Parts: sequence; structure tokens; C-alpha cells
Amino acid sequence: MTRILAAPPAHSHLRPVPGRSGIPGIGHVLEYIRDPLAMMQKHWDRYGEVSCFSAAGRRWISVLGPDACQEVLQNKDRAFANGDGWSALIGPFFHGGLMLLDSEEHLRHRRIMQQAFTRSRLEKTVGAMNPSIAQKLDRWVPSDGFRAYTALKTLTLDLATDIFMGGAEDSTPAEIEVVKKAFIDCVQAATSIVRYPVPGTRWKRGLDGRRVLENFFRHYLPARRSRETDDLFSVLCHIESEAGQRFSDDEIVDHMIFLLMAAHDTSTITISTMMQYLGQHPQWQDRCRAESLALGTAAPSHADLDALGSLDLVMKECLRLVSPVPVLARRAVRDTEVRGYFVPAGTYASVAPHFTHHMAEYWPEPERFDPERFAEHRREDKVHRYAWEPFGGGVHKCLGMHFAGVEVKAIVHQLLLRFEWHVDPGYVAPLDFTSLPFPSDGQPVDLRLRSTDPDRQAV
Ligand code: HEM
Repeated sequence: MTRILAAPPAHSHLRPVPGRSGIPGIGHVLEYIRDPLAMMQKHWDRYGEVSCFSAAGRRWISVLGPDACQEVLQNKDRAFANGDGWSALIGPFFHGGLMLLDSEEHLRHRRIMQQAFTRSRLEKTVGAMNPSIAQKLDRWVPSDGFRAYTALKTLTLDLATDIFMGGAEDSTPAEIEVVKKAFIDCVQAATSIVRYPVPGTRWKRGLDGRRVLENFFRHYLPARRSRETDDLFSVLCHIESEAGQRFSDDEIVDHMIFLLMAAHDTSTITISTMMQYLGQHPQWQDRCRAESLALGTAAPSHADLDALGSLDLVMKECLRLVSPVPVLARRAVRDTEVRGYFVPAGTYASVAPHFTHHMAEYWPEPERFDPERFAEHRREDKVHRYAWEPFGGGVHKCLGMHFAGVEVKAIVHQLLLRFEWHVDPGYVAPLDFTSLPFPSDGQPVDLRLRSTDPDRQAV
């Protein structure tokens, strides 16, 4: 049954937001988790760009299509807050993270943090990443049905210990495992149905995990403050904005915990999606491998990675097909409007890049893997400024976008040099959308070593 979100003020030109009421308490959460795209399509077909639904006892608007997404993400009249929006989902575990800050505070932190993501810093990051990736890939044992996603998740988390942390010199392997588990508990807690610290629940494990992470980073802070090294942790301790502002100890701990989360699952699902499609499209795998072999090195520089044009097309297409962050959360801090619809203060907004990426209006045959659509002669992503928005838009656009690009390409480059793999062309990844999407079967691929290939000897 159609309901409206709220009656617009008398004499206003605004329309009421139409939508549906869901199961009391839970709302439409289960429908979203089952198949977010189907739910969004239903809303688009019935109501259009802006509609309402409920989730976890809160009123949400579903913001669909590039025009509506652009309006909310650009947030020209500052009516939508990030902190209030995201806090509802991840606040207790990732508070203080850049994405959860607003207005002047956000600007101050972003100005400092962007110094950590300059091209020259990324060049050093790539240099440190290459041997670390190689060492971790040495442990892979190829087989039929190799669980690529599961292995990649371990790889990227181990890589984060090196690249983000600069190692953990005082910690035993067992202690590191506790920290990794604490991190995973924080991520999983965000989607807990029970949202109170009841013993045995995801929520409680997440709160305990947050404490473990805080203690861990606090322990290493003095060492990272005392000496500047190239890892992100040490960099955050030493950078300052052009105006000379720096982060406090507490702020560094909050940012590190958030950055781990922002970087980890997003990059992992991107690489795993690339492995899937490259496994299903051998001509693209061969094309990417030929470019990787042509580089003649397993330890590419930033500029080398930029030269991997086909890999770039594949990465963009995979970010379109499976958006690592399918929806972005916001909350209206005062009465406002979106595309002529009245949105009262307090309403949560779910802005959906994932839906835009599958709209046939912008992407011909949207379900088809077709990396060439990003090539210069086609540039389907140019049809609308927000047609391709896996990294969001506006002042909160992903700060780690280029970092993610080099990490993903550096890993897939080494995979292409070492292995070849096959995935059944009919395979459809059973994506779990409980939090960020991931293949619940661990994504099986038939993985083989390429060691017999004479070209491999060259690198
Ligand atoms: C493929 C990988 C990635 C994807 C798809 C991705 C996506 C996103 C998106 C959509 C946002 C905007 C959220 C919003 O508007 O509410 C965001 C924000 C952010 N991301 Fe990423 N991200 C990725 C990797 C990374 C990495 C590797 C890092 C850091 C090393 C990072 C750091 C951040 C930060 C700091 C923000 C907050 C920016 C702000 O609020 O000003 N991300 N990311």
C-alpha cells in the first residue's frame, strides 16, 4: 500500500515522497539484503527517483538515478549530514572517521588527511606494496575451486598491517590475530539486528573489538610519532595542512580504525570481482596479462601501473558491476527537498550508486561485462557526471580513490604474472549484501601456476 513520508508545508510547490511501510521494527531490511537491486528497481518503477521505505525503525528515502544522487551528494544547501547518516549504521565502531564528520570539522580533517594521499606518497606506497604482495602470494596454493575472495581478504588484511601500520614490531602473531578479529568484529557489528551490548551478540563483539583496536593503535603511537616512516600510521602522525594544522593522538586512532575499514573490504571485493570476470572472459585476461608482461617487472612503479590501460578498463567495469559501497547514508538536518519532493528534518537518505550503475538508460546492456565501454572511443561514463560513482561525489568523495587504484592494480598485476585462472561463464556470484557486498561462497576459481610460461621467466 502506498503511503507518503510527510505532507509538504501548506502552499509549497513540493510533492510528498511516496513509498511503502514495511514490517514493524525491521522495515525493508530483509528485502534489501536479499536483492538490493530488485528492491531499488521496484521503487524506481513504482515511484521514481525519490521514494520512502523503513529500516530498523527509521524513515528513509531511497535516492535513485544520477540526478537525484548528484543533488544529495553535492548537498548545496548543506541540508544533509554524513555523521548523522552513517552513525545510524556504523557510529559506535567507526566514530571520528573522516566520512562521519561534517562541515568545518570535516573540512579541517580532510585538509590534513589529503596530505597523506599525494602522488609522491602513493609512489612510496607502491614501492612498499610490491614485495609485500609477492611474499603473501608465495603462500597461495593453486587448485580447482580455489576460494579467491577468502584468500584475497587475508592478503589485503595482511598487506594493511605492513602498509597502513608499518608492521607491528611488539606484537606476537597470536596478538595480531586478535587485532584482525577485533577489526572484523567491528565491521560485522554494523549490520547487527540486535543493537544493544547484549553478551554473545555481534554488537557486543563490535564494541569489544573497538576497544582492542584503540589499545593497539595507542600502544604504537609514540613510536610512530617519534620517527617518520612511509606507512600511513606514521604519515598521519606527521602530516599537517597548508595552514599548519595537525592531528591529535585521539584523532589519529579514530582515523586509523576508520581507514582500515574504508580500504579493506572495498578493495577486496573489487579484486575478487575482477578475478571473477577475468576468469570468465579469457580474452580480457590474456589482454591484461600481455600488458603486464610487457612491463617486464613484478615490481611496477606508479607510472607503470598507469600504463596498464586494459586493467584500468576492467577495474572500472568491475566497480560498475559490483559497487563496493552500494548505498551511501545521509540524514536531513532540517526540512529540505530533493528533486521537488519534500523531505522533513530527521529523514535518513540512502543514495544508491549501485542502482545508477545498472540503469539501461545510461549503460547499454548493463549486466554485460564490457570494459570497452570506458575506452576513449565510447566513454559511456561521460553520459552523466554521476553515471559512474563508485567513489561517491561531493565533499565526501573517496579520499583513497587513487590509493585503491594502485593497490588493486598492483595485486592483479602480480596475479596475472603468476597465475592463470578460469571461472565458469555461467557462474553468478552469490553476493551477500548484509554489509558491503561479498561472495558468500568465497568465490571459487580454477587457479593454475603459470611457471611453465617462458614469458614469466622474464619477470
Ligand atoms: C575500491 C575501493 C574503494 C571504494 C569503492 C571506496 C568508496 C568510497 C565511497 C563511496 C566513499 C564516500 C562515502 C560517502 O560519501 O558517504 C568513500 C569515502 C572515503 N574513502 Fe573510500 N573507497 C575505496 C577505497 C578506499 C581506500 C583504499 C581508502 C584509504 C586508504 C579510502 C578512504 C576513504 C576515506 C578517508 C573516505 C571519506 C572521505 C570523506 O568523507 O571526506 N577508501 N570511499
